[in-house]
Amino acid sequence: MEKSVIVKDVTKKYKLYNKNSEKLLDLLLPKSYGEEYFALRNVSFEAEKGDVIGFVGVNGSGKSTLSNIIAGIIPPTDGNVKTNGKTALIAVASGLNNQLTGRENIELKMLMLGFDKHRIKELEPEIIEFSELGKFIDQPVKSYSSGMKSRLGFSVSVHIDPEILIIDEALSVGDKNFAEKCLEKMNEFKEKGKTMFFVSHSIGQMKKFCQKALWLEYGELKAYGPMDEVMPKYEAFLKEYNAMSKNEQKKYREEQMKRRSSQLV
Ligand SMILES: Nc1ncnc2c1ncn2[C@@H]1O[C@H](COP(=O)(O)OP(=O)(O)OP(=O)(O)O)[C@@H](O)[C@H]1O
Repeated sequence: MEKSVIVKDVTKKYKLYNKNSEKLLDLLLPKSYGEEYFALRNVSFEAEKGDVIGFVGVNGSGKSTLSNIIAGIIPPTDGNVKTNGKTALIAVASGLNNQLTGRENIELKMLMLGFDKHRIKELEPEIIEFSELGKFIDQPVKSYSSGMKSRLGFSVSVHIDPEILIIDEALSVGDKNFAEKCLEKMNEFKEKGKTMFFVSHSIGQMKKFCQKALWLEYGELKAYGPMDEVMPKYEAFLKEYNAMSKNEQKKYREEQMKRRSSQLV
């Protein structure tokens, strides 16, 4: 099988500071201030062409960080990612420029992806129609609701026809009709054999749409494989987690936080 994405030993570290002044001091005296925090630690997996993979995990487990790294939006601290083809990420905070209008955002994004002006003018009407933004397309994006931003982001991303599409929670902010239209488009992509990553808290949607699942727990890869093998384990974990008292959940989270941090000072 042809490999589409290879993620090798990917780690993403952030620094947490107690005060703003610590951040400044850390710039002047690197490695002296702040606490290192692992958003992802040593994550490795491979996706084959045509795989549709759901990322699961509780809040803060690293799903968006991994999505952004695969899309090339943020670099890993260690490790590397190889992608075979054009990659697009659809996310709620989808990299739109708030000062520009919807139309200008379409043009900018496509120019950055190497489309020529002629092709942009050709695709623009289709993108605008799919987004259903009407005359808002010539208003600055800062005046859009999160659903409207998501419509624009989704429409641009599917029309640039990427080989690898990453959808991070983007369906949860739109209304039902638009979400259905998006799912239809995603099914078209699936039929064309594109590789897709899907982040959603809806287990039902995940099971319906994806054939593989990747479970992240506090930045570490807990399980990766066919949906019907990984999902029952994740659901059993969720059941146990949800049955814990508030205090037990707090203790559990603190324990996990300890595993992700390493004190530098
Ligand atoms: N820019 C940043 N600076 C510092 N910490 C960050 C940054 N971005 C993410 N993190 C931290 O990394 C961890 C993973 O975050 P991420 O957004 O990837 O999780 P997630 O699984 O997508 O969560 P959710 O389900 O809530 O969307 C979180 O603890 C988060 O606070």
